Amino acid sequence: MATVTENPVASLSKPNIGVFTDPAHKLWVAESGPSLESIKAGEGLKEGEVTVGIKSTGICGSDIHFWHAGRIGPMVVTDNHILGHESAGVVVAAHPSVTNLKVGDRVAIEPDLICHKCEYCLTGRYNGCINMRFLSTPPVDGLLRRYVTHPAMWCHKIGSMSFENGALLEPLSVALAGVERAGLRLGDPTLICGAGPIGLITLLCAAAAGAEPIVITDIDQGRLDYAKELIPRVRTYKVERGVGVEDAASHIVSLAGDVQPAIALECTGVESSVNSAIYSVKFGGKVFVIGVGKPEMQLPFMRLSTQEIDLQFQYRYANTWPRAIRLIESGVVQLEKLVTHRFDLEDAVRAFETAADPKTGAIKVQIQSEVDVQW
Ligand SMILES: NC(=O)c1ccc[n+]([C@@H]2O[C@H](COP(=O)([O-])OP(=O)(O)OC[C@H]3O[C@@H](n4cnc5c(N)ncnc54)[C@H](O)[C@@H]3O)[C@@H](O)[C@H]2O)c1
Ligand SMILES: OC[C@H](O)C(O)[C@@H](O)CO
Ligand SMILES: [Zn+2]
Ligand SMILES: [Zn+2]
Repeated sequence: MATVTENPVASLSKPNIGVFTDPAHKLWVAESGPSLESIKAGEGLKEGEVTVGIKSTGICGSDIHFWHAGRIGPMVVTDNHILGHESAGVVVAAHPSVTNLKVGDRVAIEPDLICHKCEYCLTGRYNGCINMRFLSTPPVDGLLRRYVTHPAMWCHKIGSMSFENGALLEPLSVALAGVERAGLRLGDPTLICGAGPIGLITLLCAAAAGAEPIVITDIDQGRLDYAKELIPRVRTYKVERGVGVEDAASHIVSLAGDVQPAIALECTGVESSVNSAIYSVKFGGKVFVIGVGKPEMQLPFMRLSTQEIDLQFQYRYANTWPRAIRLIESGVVQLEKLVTHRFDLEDAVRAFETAADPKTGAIKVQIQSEVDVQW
């Protein structure tokens, strides 16, 4: 039971630590900023900012990528770099100018810092901000720390929702942005390519939105079994090496009861998977790509042309948190089962090794930190 203190920050005792990687692909846990001393001294908070004690953070495939490959396309790890952008926690300090949050509020963090001035910020499509600083994308440090300072306007109140679910609002936002811009409607035959966390969350959203039939693909039978556990009515297709993209498309259509998908939500970014989706969808259908992949790919141009197939893309999200919170709070979308492994912040290296090793069967690995604020 929390006790009421006049100065909640005074109750904090644990040092700030974070999870770092570097250009040599090392991964380690060490002291990081802002320091406990500066938080306790009330230093470092700018107008509109709060300090959040992070309770749960999910590991995203991009975190593994920055660690193992040191880059995602043009985003390159050039220095010691803190990972993590799927977090929820509790407000431990607030600048006096902050009116929407107070110490003790449970929040999920939207991990983007935008300029509020460019065309995309001003028209609500702020994921296109030309001055975007996305947390965990180098050179901007991420959220895998015990304490983080962040603008209060990008900390969304989560009420009594678990911190684990709060941290899942970020990948849910990716899926929601995709399903919304893809224009998925009740009864749309739908293909989902890839049953990783993004594909599985997209599956949950598509099912909640009334897609039927739904086929999901993967190369990993374990992940397909997981999809079936989540949504028993989903039909699963295991992609086998050596099977051509047009044959894979025929199998997918036949699994759907000889109905061609109206929409394919592509969640792998793998060229052959994108192409199978293009060969699966019906005349006038849409292939909506959420996965990210190689800088250049070969696509069946004339299939796209003669079938009037729309090819569309999603990059992150905008304005999704309030909607995502409603979906979790109401139980319309239930994500708890996705968290297969949990580790303490101090043990983050093992968490990353688990997330990176397919043999562990991990879907979403989360890292939890202790924050001893009392209010
Ligand atoms: N657009 C965005 O804003 C955004 C945001 C987050 C993630 N992503 C991207 O979305 C993709 C999915 O993310 P994730 O976290 O689920 O990754 P993940 O790697 O865990 O999942 C990808 C899944 O695709 C499967 N797969 C690989 N090759 C396949 C093939 N040929 N056919 C079918 N399935 C295949 C894998 O077995 C795996 O289960 C990644 O490319 C990720 O970088 C994009
Ligand atoms: O969830 C958000 C994604 O992981 C990021 O866009 C990342 O892929 C690149 O910065
Ligand atoms: Zn991510
Ligand atoms: Zn902007």
